Amino acid sequence: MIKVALGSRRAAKIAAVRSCLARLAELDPHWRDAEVIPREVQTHIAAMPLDDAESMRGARERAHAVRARLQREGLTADFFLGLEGGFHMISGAGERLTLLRNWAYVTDGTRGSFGAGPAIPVPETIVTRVIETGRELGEIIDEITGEEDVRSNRGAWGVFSRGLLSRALSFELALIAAFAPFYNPTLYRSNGT
Ligand SMILES: O=P(O)(O)OP(=O)(O)OP(=O)(O)OC[C@H]1O[C@@H](n2cnc3c(O)ncnc32)[C@H](O)[C@@H]1O
Repeated sequence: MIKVALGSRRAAKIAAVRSCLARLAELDPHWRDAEVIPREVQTHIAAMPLDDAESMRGARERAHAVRARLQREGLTADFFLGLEGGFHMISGAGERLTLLRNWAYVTDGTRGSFGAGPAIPVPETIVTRVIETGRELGEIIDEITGEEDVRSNRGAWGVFSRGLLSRALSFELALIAAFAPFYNPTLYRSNGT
């Protein structure tokens, strides 16, 4: 049975891993009964990443941290995953945009691969509140919706898109992208043949 370790215990992230594995099982039934091992891990990046580079570092650090944590527990897994979300500011086509985007990093302990999910524009008022107060997006979304812990469920994604997207779906897409070299190894072999 394939074992997949995740560097988080956040419900939306665990749900994303399970949905991703169900999609990978469409290509190869070996993925169907994969075991997910979620563990909380510490990272050294900002609590609220403000660019893709920081989110990528966070995703990779989480994957390496969960591997180290399992080793301390005398356990191992076939794959180690890190998921991280944050803002990314970009200028293009004469516009300046702040986007929310999620990143995934997958490693088997030897090779590693990044993937990203979709990017959704962040409402200007919310950008200003996060940047000016230095607080996490999750707290601000809870204040705006009057709900608790939105980040564990539909997330800012669900709020911005009126439920058409969810935080879990965005992480699922990032994971499917990150896993590509592992479920399509011939194409991604380093000699490219
Ligand atoms: O328990 P962990 O795995 O740490 O999960 P997290 O929800 O804190 O998630 P991240 O560290 O990956 O995300 C960084 C911050 O970005 C915020 N964030 C990102 N995406 C969000 C979303 O869809 N909804 C609410 N907050 C979000 C939230 O405040 C997070 O603390």
